[in-house]
Amino acid sequence: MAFGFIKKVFSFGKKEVIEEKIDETAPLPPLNFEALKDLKAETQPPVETKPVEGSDVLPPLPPEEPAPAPAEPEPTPEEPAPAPTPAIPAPAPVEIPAPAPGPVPAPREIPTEPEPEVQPAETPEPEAPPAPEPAPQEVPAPEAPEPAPVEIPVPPAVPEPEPAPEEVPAPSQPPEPAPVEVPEPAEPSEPELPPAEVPPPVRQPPLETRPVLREIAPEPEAIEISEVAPLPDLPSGKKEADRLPASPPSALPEAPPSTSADAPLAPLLRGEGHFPADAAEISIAASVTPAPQTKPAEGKVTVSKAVEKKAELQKAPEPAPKTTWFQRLRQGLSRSSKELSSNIAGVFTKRKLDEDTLQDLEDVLIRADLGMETAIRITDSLASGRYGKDVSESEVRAIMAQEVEKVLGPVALPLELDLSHKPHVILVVGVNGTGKTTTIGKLAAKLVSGGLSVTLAAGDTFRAAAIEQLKIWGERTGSPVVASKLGADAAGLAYDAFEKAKEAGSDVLIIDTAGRLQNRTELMAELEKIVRVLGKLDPEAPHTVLQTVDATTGQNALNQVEIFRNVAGVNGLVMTKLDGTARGGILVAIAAKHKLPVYFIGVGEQVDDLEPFSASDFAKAIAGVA
Ligand SMILES: Nc1nc2c(ncn2[C@@H]2O[C@H](COP(=O)(O)OP(=O)(O)OP(=O)(O)O)[C@@H](O)[C@H]2O)c(=O)[nH]1
Repeated sequence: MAFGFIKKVFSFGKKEVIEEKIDETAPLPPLNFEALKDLKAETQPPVETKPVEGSDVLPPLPPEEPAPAPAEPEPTPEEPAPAPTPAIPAPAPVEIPAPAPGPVPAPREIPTEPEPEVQPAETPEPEAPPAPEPAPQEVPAPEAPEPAPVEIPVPPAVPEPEPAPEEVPAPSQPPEPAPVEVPEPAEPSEPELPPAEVPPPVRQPPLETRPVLREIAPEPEAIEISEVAPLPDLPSGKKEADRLPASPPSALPEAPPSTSADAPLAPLLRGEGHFPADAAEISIAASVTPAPQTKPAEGKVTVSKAVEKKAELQKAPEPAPKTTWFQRLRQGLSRSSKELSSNIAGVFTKRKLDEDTLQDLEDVLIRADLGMETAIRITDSLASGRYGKDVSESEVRAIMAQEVEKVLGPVALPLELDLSHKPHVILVVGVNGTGKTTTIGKLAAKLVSGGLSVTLAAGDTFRAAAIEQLKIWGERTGSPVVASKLGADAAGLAYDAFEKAKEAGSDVLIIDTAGRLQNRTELMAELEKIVRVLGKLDPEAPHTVLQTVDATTGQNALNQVEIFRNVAGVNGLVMTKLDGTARGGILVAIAAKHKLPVYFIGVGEQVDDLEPFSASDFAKAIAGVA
């Protein structure tokens, strides 16, 4: 009976009914016996309408009164009967009771959600004997519909469910008997929550905040510092320092004395200055701290050789411009001049100027590669007016310088370009390794720096390295380079380059050629072909044929110029490698014999080591005259 009644009550879904019954029963007892007897015989209609509920309830209530109290606990014992229900509902009931009692609903629901998913996989759980225990929990399941709608609001706590996954271990425990589960609903929520809230993690971040401030500092430096600094509202007549220390100083002063790295934070923690300013200091301190360490390192560096070299290099460029090329020329020709001077001194030591002396001097000058013609000029000049007199070495060198300058003067000409030709074609020829490609690079740099547009043609199709070398010069000077495959026809390349330079509107086209010995007839024939091909595009092309002459070559250079002049029509010379030769006198001999313009001299391998030829400077340098 009681069960049926209870079920009805639950079916109505009102627990309050039970309580009302209890109150009504109390007063009824005194009236029952007598009234009942009368009432049974007489009429039932009396205002029993009130007990309408009691009509059904009254009779059973007296005996069932004790039941209401245990009613709540009853569900658990009674439910074992429906236990056969699947284990699945079991989790649900666990959730339901839990949310009702405590505000902790969130954690409870969470386990339920994961459980349904886990169930299929954890099917073994239902197999476990604990099933009977979950059954009692199922009893509340019928109640679930009631609380469920009420608890629905609980979901708002859903944000917390995430920690639930951590609680998953709890569901894993369910395989254990119910006793374990019973405490779980109440406790699990609590123990699980603390781990989720994990106070330690909360405290840890503050520890990390220090480094964070450092990292943040550099960013706000530029932006926030400048912007925030002006923002603070200045008190009427007080300084900024007065405003800030007020609040923070008490709580934060302890931090500053931490570490050197925290040092920059000290003022901020003290409340001195404004935050952004401190942020800037922090970043600066971070960058500066290593600096002091580098300073001592610099001190060590000064001791090292590398630094000394750097210091020299830094100072070098300044004096270089004025003395560079001439000093290098003098240094380069110093071997020539010293040898020459020594020999001259040997001739004139304590000797008067006579025929033998003049002959010895002539031999010295010839050995210096100045050539017979120049040697005779010098001796003739010396003999005139000094014959039979004592002559000093310095006098001899001075006269030599004068005569050499006279020989070189006519050939020391500047390179002239006829820009009416578009482009002005410069063909560079010479023996292998005399400095053709290097001279082209130097010249291109000079022309480009002068505002002229230059196109380069890699006509040395015999050497891949030569092509690459010219491309490098092209990159350095910003000049386009026309090149072809290795072994290609040099004349064809020159033709193509000429056309491309025309199309590009270049002011100057400089064509490199393969080095060749003057005795290689086939190669010299190819050089002739190049000149012919260029002439097809412009009868006057090539407008300039430069021959590079290695100053270290000696007398063979005279023959080289002779051959190339005849084959390629050389009309200008560049004397290279004058920065290190004892045979610089050959230039005088070449000039005296061929009378070809000497446009430039090479005094080094660098781009700026191409200097216009100066007869006076060269003559003084080779004669050793200051
Ligand atoms: N010291 C010194 N070296 C130079 C000078 N001119 C060129 N050289 C060097 O001489 C070497 C040959 O120079 P290149 O320009 O390749 O000579 P090249 O005539 O083009 O040689 P090939 O392509 O073989 O015909 C390189 O190592 C240059 O650096 C100079 O004026 N002074």
